[in-house]
Amino acid sequence: DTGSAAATPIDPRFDIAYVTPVTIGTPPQTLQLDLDTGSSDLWVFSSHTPASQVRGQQIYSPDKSTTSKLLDGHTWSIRYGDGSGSRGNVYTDNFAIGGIMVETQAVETAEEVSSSFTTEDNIDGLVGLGFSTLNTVSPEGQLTFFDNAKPKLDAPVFTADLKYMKEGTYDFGFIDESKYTGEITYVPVDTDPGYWTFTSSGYGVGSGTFSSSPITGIADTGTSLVYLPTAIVTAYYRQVEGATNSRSYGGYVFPCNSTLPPFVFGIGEAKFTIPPSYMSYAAVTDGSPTCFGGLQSSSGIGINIWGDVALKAAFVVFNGEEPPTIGWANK
Ligand SMILES: Cc1c(C=O)c(-c2nnc3c4c(C[n+]5cc6c(C)n(C)c(C)c6c(Cl)n5)n(C)c(C)c4cnn23)c(C)n1C
Repeated sequence: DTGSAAATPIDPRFDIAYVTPVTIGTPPQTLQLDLDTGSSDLWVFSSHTPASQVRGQQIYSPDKSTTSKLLDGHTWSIRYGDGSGSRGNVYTDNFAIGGIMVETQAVETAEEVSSSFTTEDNIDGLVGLGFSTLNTVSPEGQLTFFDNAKPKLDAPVFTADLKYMKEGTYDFGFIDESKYTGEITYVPVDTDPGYWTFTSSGYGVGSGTFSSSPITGIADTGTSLVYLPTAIVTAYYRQVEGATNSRSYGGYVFPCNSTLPPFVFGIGEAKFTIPPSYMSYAAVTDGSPTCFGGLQSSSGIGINIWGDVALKAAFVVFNGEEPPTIGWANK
């Protein structure tokens, strides 16, 4: 099998996150989920989510599906890097993305979601596409959609073609040569503890010299920005007039009319350029002359994260062969 599905930015003004239509159950219930390579739980707003915590999201009602089965005694609870979280029970049911159907997918129904999920009415849940070792279901961990779908895919891969303020695509089971230029550069993936962890070959700021220093981090479609070591981040914002590391805004900000340099990162011998438009992430509040940077420091996080700001500058292949690798191509 092969399949394709849209990755649509949830906000027309700036790329906070991307959602993809999925179908769950019989008859199929359609929800818009955030495909997240930085986690491995597939959870949804559901008929079990308290009404006070639901604000416009689509919900999955297992009781309306003839193929749903409660996974008795199983629960899940997850906390994300931005402090948001959710928890609940587990069903298995038919689940499809882009026509790729998995009959007994573990679908985690939310009994509780944190406030940032309630306020984000464009996201009905997440599809974790990290490695199944990260799945939080207890007492038995469950497989991700990709792990379940892999045996029926023409090739054990999925690709991300995220775009700047435009609809992109996730493809499953094939590599669409029309979506990239030049060659795909593959690098090894360390699956411990369960992220798509790889090592970039270095970085450059604007037309400055390229620094060939290895940067180990995760490819995370579920994170909006790029989080790198402070030395790299300060080297970047040193080139931005009026940039400061704002305690109140929680990161590097600068006057929205400042000229930003592009940010270059290396994968093997290949170079990828994040254009200035992606690096000026968003006004700190609507209409403010102060903008929040798309590149922030990872010092408080513990890992480096190549989020959407970097991923949308490339065509990315998540290769699930043994051993897994990740491929990057320009587009
Ligand atoms: C260590 C880490 C992260 C690791 O991942 C991270 C982060 N960055 N985007 C997201 C996340 C998103 C994407 N996302 C980002 C958003 C931003 C920046 N804003 C203002 C809104 C309203 C957002 C929404 Cl609804 N959604 N989602 C849906 C989830 C569950 C996330 C969890 N963490 N997260 C941050 C901010 N930090 C510090």
